[in-house]
Amino acid sequence: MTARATTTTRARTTTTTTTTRAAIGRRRAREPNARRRGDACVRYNTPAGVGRKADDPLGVFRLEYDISMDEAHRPKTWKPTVTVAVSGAAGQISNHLLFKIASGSVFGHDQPVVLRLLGSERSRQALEGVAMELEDCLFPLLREVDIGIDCRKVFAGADWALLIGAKPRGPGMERGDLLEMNGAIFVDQGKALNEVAKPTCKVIVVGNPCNTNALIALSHAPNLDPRNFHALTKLDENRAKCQLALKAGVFYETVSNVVIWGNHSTTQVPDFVNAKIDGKKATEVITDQDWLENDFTPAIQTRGGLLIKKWGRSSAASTAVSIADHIRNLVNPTPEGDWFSTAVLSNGNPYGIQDGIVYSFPCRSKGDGSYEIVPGLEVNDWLRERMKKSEEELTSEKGCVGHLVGEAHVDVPDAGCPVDLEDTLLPGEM
Ligand SMILES: NC(=O)C1=CN([C@@H]2O[C@H](COP(=O)(O)OP(=O)(O)OC[C@H]3O[C@@H](n4cnc5c(N)ncnc54)[C@H](OP(=O)(O)O)[C@@H]3O)[C@@H](O)[C@H]2O)C=CC1
Ligand SMILES: O=C([O-])CC(=O)C(=O)O
Repeated sequence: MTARATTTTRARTTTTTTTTRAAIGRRRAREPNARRRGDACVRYNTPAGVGRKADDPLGVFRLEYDISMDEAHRPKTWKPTVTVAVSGAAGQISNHLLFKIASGSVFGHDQPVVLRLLGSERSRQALEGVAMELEDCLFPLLREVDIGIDCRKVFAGADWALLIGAKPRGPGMERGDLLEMNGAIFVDQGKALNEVAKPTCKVIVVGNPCNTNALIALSHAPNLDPRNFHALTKLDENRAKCQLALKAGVFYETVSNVVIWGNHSTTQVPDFVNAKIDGKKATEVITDQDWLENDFTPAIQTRGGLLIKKWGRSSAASTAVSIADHIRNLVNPTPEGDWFSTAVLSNGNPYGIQDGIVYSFPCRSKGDGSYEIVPGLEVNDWLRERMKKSEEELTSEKGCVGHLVGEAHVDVPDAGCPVDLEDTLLPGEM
């Protein structure tokens, strides 16, 4: 048995019986449902309930290890363990992201993590496969893997919640249909976070339409700080940096100060006005204004759609990398003078964007998971007009889901939500 297998732990789950190797061996003999995988001792509790305890914390199955060596033997330089809950954990993005997190490359090589993975009945087998692969990687920092289908159990005690799972838009589906369908998921997950996550939990919403899903989730989680809800626009920022670097003939790392304003949609505004290349204004390095306005801008706005056409599915690996980058942006201090993009609650922002929507801004962090919106960027007429359009789109989306965020539903045919949804959720259910 490897050292890591014996030290992997469920120590933080108080309801779980801890087991020694000998005890597991004895249990294997009496429980046909107990299986051996490699040297890690794992018990699967089937949905039918074989071997499941009444207090089974997650509802599908759980992994149990010998925890006796854990606290005493882990390096003293390690930080206290953080618990990261991930929805859509059996999906494509998660399949890349979870392994990065478990390796230590996201939260740091001195940061042990617990992964709590949310799936559904339909993804149960796949989720078991994900958990098995995570174990087989022997990541020392991965202290525990739990999987389940009840977000109230999976989100319990979460320090971070990465909300990736969402229904993808199908053929013939209106934007309003997607808003409505996924909105319902984020109502429930927001309520669950409110009930069981740590009040300091940082939430990153990836499932689309991510800005409005984040707004819905935070509306249902008054116990959490609304500023700690993010929607992912880091992928768009990375895409913009890449295209600016390619055009300028420089390496990506020399491109800084790129912000995406607004919605993670085709109205997003990739800002070349404030961007820098090798410390100079990007517009002084790339003097082709027509390219910046008419090639670069739409290319970034529509890159996700183009990728779907090429791949037959949406970007997964690059999205996972950008989620990792987003977390790193929050847990490391932002280099002096730079900023990063994240969509956050607009309340009190210094750019005149209306309050009450989740809008992407230039932000910086002290490295403690918090952030501030960077004031004072140049907003010329070209930017302002487009920023306004994205703001209007987000306002329309909010109107479509007004009944999900505690406000009136607004019929906005342009946003694809002409049907009256007012009575689908009663105020008492909010
Ligand atoms: N913000 C951004 O920059 C980007 C966002 N995205 C978005 O990320 C999301 C996930 O993408 P990806 O991992 O590729 O997608 P996948 O389809 O691979 O996985 C998504 C997961 O969502 C869950 N899901 C699907 N339908 C529902 C439903 N009706 N209710 C609850 N959960 C559901 C499923 O998990 P289960 O069955 O376990 O519930 C599924 O495994 C999508 O919404 C996509 O549009 C993608 C790229 C970039
Ligand atoms: O629409 C999608 O699922 C893809 C997406 O967000 C992107 O690639 O930016």
